[in-house]
Amino acid sequence: MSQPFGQRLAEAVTARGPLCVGIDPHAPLLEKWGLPDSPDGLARFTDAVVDALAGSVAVLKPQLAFYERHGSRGLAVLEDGVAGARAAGALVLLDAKRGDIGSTMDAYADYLRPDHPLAVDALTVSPYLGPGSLQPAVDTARAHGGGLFVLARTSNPDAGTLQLVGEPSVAQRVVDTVRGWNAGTPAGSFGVVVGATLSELDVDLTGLGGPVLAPGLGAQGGSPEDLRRLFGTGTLVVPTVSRDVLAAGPDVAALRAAAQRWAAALAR
Ligand SMILES: O=C(O)c1cc(=O)[nH]c(=O)n1[C@@H]1O[C@H](COP(=O)(O)O)[C@@H](O)[C@H]1O
Repeated sequence: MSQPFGQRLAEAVTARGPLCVGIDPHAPLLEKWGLPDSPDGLARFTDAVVDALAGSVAVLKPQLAFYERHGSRGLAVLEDGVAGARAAGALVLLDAKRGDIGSTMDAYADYLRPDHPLAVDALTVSPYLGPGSLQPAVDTARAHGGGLFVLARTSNPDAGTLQLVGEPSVAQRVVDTVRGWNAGTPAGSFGVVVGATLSELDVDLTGLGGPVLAPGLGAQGGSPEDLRRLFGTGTLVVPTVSRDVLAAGPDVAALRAAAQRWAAALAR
């Protein structure tokens, strides 16, 4: 088994900084890069991003939907991209946002097994079916040194209509569940997703014991100042940016420079 994901993430953040870059090959972005909206365009896009960033950023986060929409050839592109990114030293967080009853969740969690054709380091998951539904993924992650990021307080404007219901809120119950999974581990492998777009932090992350993935930067309006305001220090925050870095392509040097600008702004 590889080292626990929490430990590998902590080491990667120490060596490379906390920035995660999302690989989101939207059709308009492919067009802007002068690429066709096809598996070939997808492959050239993915190769350029991996080439530019896998040797320097801590985490790359491909969004599965953009590959699935090209069918089996799209998934083949993703397999190559993920293998290339991991070989270059980046951790790969597959943004799949999966969640289902336990027996099906077990199959989704197979992405964390080293012998999966699309083996990754960590997975985003949805808790909508209840905390117990995610237990097979927790078990697989523990067995194979993988990580999970559970949607808790997402970056989209109306997320609170579901996530803030109840006392404690649904989001807080998600955070409390994940805290329980991390209990007793030195660098927890289980994280939550909390958007950088929140006007205030309305969940208590105290003692979470694992990382926070913070999307919503750049294109969705969140800034490094928002991250500092929301999270302060003491929480391992992994800020993730997609469009605001990817728009700099297709030039590899320009992509690197865009990621470096974000890394520098986050370090201030
Ligand atoms: O889990 C995620 O990554 C995620 C959670 C969330 O609350 N909000 C959110 O935008 N995301 C993802 O983060 C990426 C955001 O992309 P940009 O807005 O272009 O930086 C997309 O792939 C979203 O699917």
